[in-house]
Amino acid sequence: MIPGAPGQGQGDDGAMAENSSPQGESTRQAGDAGTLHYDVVVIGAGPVGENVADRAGRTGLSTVIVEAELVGGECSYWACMPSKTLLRPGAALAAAKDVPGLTVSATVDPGPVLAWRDEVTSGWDDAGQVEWLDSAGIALLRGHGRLVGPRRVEVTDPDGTRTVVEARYAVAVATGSVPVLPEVPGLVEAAPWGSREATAAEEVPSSVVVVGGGVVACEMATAYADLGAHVTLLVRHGLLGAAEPFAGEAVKTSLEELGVDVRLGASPVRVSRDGVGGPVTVTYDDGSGEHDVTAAELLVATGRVPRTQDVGLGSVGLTEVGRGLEVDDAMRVRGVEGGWLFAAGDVTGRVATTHQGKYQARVAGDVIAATFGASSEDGGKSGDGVPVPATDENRAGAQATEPWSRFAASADHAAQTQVVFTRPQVAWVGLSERKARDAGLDVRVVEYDLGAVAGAHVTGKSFAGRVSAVVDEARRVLVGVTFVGPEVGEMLHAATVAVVGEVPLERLWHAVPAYPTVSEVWLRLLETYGL
Ligand SMILES: Cc1cc2nc3c(=O)[nH]c(=O)nc-3n(C[C@H](O)[C@H](O)[C@H](O)COP(=O)(O)OP(=O)(O)OC[C@H]3O[C@@H](n4cnc5c(N)ncnc54)[C@H](O)[C@@H]3O)c2cc1C
Ligand SMILES: NC(=O)c1ccc[n+]([C@@H]2O[C@H](COP(=O)([O-])OP(=O)(O)OC[C@H]3O[C@@H](n4cnc5c(N)ncnc54)[C@H](O)[C@@H]3O)[C@@H](O)[C@H]2O)c1
Repeated sequence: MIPGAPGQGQGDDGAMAENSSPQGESTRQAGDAGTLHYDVVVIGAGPVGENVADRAGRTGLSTVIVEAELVGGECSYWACMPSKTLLRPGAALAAAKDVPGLTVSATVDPGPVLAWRDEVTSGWDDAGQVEWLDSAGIALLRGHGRLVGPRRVEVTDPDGTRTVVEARYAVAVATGSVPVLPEVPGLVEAAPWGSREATAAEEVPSSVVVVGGGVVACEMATAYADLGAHVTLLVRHGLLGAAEPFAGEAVKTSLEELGVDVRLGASPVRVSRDGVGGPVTVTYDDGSGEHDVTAAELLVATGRVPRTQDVGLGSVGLTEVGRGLEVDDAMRVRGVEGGWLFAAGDVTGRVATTHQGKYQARVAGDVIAATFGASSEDGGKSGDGVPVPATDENRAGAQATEPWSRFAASADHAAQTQVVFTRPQVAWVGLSERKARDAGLDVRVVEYDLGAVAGAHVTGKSFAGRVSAVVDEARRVLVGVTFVGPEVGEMLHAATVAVVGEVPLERLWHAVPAYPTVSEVWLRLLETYGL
């Protein structure tokens, strides 16, 4: 099974399969002029689209998903899964080297690492995820999906054949995002790597110049340094601009210790490549003048934008702009009459992580299931596996979209989480100090040295890190927590529970961390606060 998919099952291209309505009738008929009918149509079978379709179908609605490339999306094949596979060996080796008594002479061997990456991405074959779609009763149409009017989606398959799919109730757009290439003379001609090429590379180049200081740049600089490439990182501003400043500083220091040449304040001004496949030279300006850096490969990691182009937004009265599809907290697209159009994941511009997108997908799917599904009294599904039967109560709930109900993506505002798999890892939930102050909150920030707790001393000789907690003084609850340190991604969820639960500090005091775990830092934070 490819991790990232909700499950797996029997394969099917879905094109001629029939789905059953709650009443047991066929709801999918190949009509004249290639028109198909489903209750729900989802455009994009990334992790987000898969989850929308899964949840939406749970009250018995017939559901079809449209995918232009691979079922599983960016995350499974060119993003989360391959990148974390490339990063894991270096992290494991560093942890082993930090423990006294082990004779660790190992190095990261690129061949087996790339082979493991190929295994984790199933060799860029989506059969496992297609099987899961089939087992979940979700039909698949391969091709490019585009809205051609209210509740109508035209699918152009790889042969150019067009099929119109009419959605009886709802359409959800989950088309993800695309990388941005800055306008730098010579860049396009130099055929740089994007994140796809970096995560799917068949061999490790001797040297790589990475442009960007965000998550992709920091993770890939770490991975390629681990794999033996000489890496130069050209960063306009600081590293990891979305995180607390101390996080980017820690990652910069550790990258330099890994041998990465980090050049801050560096903006690329032109690029040239010496013939096809030859070395590439980036000329950058760092304020003191122009400088050149030459490497075997160039990776551009300068951000992503929601994929709203060529989705037919104009046909339903929306403007095709580079921004995300604006949604309410029930994930209904704003500005569309009738509440039938939904969007979730990267395409909304609200989030750019898989887990947060899947959360939105669960909300969208539950709203669709509760709003349009047949109630159990009317023959819809209920009982096991149907968390949101289409009862009157759930229909009303889906309409009201009360904050923190299952029909509202409230955590998008208060408790987004992110883990950056650099060394040290950076993990955060909720608001940074700056965002909290910008939101007008009266906050106090409490910090603690992660390396000073007993758990750190018994984990490794040079275990180091830092935690900062942003306390809303008016309510005495946490509104944001940031961790920097080894494997802190695994410590994040406790903070997420505290932020989402708005647990008062006085009650948090009674959550006793076990000794000697690194989580004992929670006790130290509260003591530092004054409890
Ligand atoms: C290098 C890298 C590493 C990352 N690592 C992590 C990580 O560790 N953890 C994390 O949480 N996030 C990570 N992310 C972010 C994560 O990949 C995205 O947030 C996630 O993939 C978004 O899911 P999605 O379903 O919205 O979009 P996508 O995964 O992009 O899926 C969209 C799908 O829609 C299809 N599609 C698009 N347009 C159409 C159309 N018109 N018709 C039919 N199909 C269409 C696409 O082919 C694609 O399969 C990473 C991103 C990158 C680039
Ligand atoms: N572990 C994870 O969760 C993970 C991993 C990778 C990516 N992602 C997601 O993917 C998204 C995209 O990542 P990303 O790193 O490409 O984007 P990003 O927005 O995180 O970083 C973009 C970087 O490029 C720089 N930049 C922008 N324009 C530039 C220009 N013209 N010249 C030089 N530098 C420029 C910015 O200053 C910034 O440092 C992120 O939002 C992230 O959430 C998540």
